[in-house]
Amino acid sequence: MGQLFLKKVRKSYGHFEVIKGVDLEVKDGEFVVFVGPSGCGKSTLLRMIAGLDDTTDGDIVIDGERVNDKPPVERGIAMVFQSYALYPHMSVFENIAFPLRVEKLPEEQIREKVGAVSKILQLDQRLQQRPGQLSGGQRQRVAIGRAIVREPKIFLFDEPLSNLDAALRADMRIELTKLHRDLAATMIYVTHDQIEAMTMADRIVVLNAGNIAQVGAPLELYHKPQNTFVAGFIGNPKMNFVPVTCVGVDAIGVTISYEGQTALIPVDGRSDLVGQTLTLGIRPEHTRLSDGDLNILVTPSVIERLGINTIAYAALPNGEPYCALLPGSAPVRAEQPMTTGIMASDCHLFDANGQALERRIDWRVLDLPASVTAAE
Ligand SMILES: Nc1ncnc2c1ncn2[C@@H]1O[C@H](COP(=O)(O)OP(=O)(O)OP(=O)(O)O)[C@@H](O)[C@H]1O
Repeated sequence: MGQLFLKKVRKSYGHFEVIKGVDLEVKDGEFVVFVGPSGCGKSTLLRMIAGLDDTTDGDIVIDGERVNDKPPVERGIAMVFQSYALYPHMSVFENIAFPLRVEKLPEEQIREKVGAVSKILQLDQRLQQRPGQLSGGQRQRVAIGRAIVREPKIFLFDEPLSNLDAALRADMRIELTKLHRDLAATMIYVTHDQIEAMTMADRIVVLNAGNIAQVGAPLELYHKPQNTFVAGFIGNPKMNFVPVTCVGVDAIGVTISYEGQTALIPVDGRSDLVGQTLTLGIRPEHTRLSDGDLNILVTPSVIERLGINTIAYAALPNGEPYCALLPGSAPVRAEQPMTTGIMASDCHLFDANGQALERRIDWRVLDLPASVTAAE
């Protein structure tokens, strides 16, 4: 078992409150990823779960037991750090075996367990080498091996791949996903990397200044962000925000006006919105050069051609950035006006407080091929 409850968890350094009352349940076997801007408290929360930082208030409960006062070794967790934290003078075998030696396990059991773990991580041919003789990816696998060998209830990862180059990161991401599937273990993972979060997580927790901004499946956050913070944080390039005026609300949706055009956005409205300035959210990948339900005229200042895509960076009349992700061969040039069409069904709409008006879409079926949807 590896179930975790955080109940109204708080952490202060002096008068500075870093974690401001977090409630979260992580189910047994779940892969949960913490994301958020630098300084929002991701590592602090992970270290509190590990017992490396104490908790100012609230309860940390692992498998039904409150562990606030338990030292890290008694919590049934293992943590993997960005820096690997290996012992340079010890062999790979001894590094992986280290926690078992601390537990004073018999030599035979140690050999058995290290052997099994090193096979899973494809380190069985390197057991006699020292960390200095390994690549970054191999070193990180040794660190993961040292965590696995303890058979913890919960694995905690603090940006474990951020020291690796892009290609190795991609390989390790796939290895970690397989490892999670094979071990069926509970994993909590902190990252800055959107791709890691979107591809590995069962659920993503988006943190903003010590509070949870939203918890949900990756595609739920992408298609139904609850506020402008999450909308702007999940997705790359980032969502565009366009100020619009609400001119009508009916059963079908909310009618907005922008620069003399109107469009009906299929979201749940409220009568008090009429006359207010709302924020229309449009992802760069939902812009195109043909006519849309709404057309936005901008002049890009920079064009990036990536081969598969072209990214045009522009600004709205209010000075806010506006970005279009277009096909690789898109006929756009820097300093030449372009009109981007957007479809109402792709749009997000946020009230004056930045809270999303509920979109009328089912995110679960949006990204499945028709045959899969029909079969369910
Ligand atoms: N020991 C400490 N004493 C005082 N303040 C601290 C301490 N550790 C962390 N903080 C502060 O707590 C806040 C959250 O830090 P934390 O490292 O958890 O953020 P993070 O989201 O993991 O950031 P990053 O993504 O940059 O690693 C920051 O403002 C940081 O300065």
